[in-house]
Amino acid sequence: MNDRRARKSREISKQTGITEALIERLVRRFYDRVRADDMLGPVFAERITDWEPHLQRMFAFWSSVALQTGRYHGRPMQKHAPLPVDARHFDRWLQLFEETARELCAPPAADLFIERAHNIAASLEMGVALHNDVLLQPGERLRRPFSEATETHPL
Ligand code: HEM
Repeated sequence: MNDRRARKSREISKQTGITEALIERLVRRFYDRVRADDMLGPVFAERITDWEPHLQRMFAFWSSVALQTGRYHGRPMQKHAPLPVDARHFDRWLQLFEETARELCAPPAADLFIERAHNIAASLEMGVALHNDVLLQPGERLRRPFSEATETHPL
């Protein structure tokens, strides 16, 4: 990490209490819940058998998003666009994430994680919609089955 980036990360960490160790605790606890969840568990189980590499990627992702460390290099949109999910899955994901963040983090840290998660979830939901030829209007949510698009792109 260059000096400027490292200074910025330290500053955010000082302001919010977010550390790499906190990110690791949050991510591990969150995915324990995701895996046990009736709606989300099966979507992940279909695609992830070896969880440790996924968790390591998620530590790097949240380190980049929350601490601006630049540790994550990936393309989340490509991974999410083809998933068989809609607004209900994103809402459930956010609900579990929010519960976990509130439980483990002080308010400045929880607020930052939750705000970022909402923004990224909205953009991923837009990506899933576009992948299915559905163009969401601002504030509109993705509901399956789609009206016309569903005829040509069944789940
Ligand atoms: C409907 C809700 C979601 C579901 C069902 C879901 C599911 C998944 C699955 C199955 C993978 C593994 C993909 C693969 O390796 O083939 C994955 C990866 C990932 N997810 Fe999600 N996800 C959801 C929402 C989110 C949100 C809201 C975020 C960010 C705030 C996120 C961030 C990521 C990241 C960073 C990866 C790693 C991508 C990579 O670099 O390989 N996901 N997700």
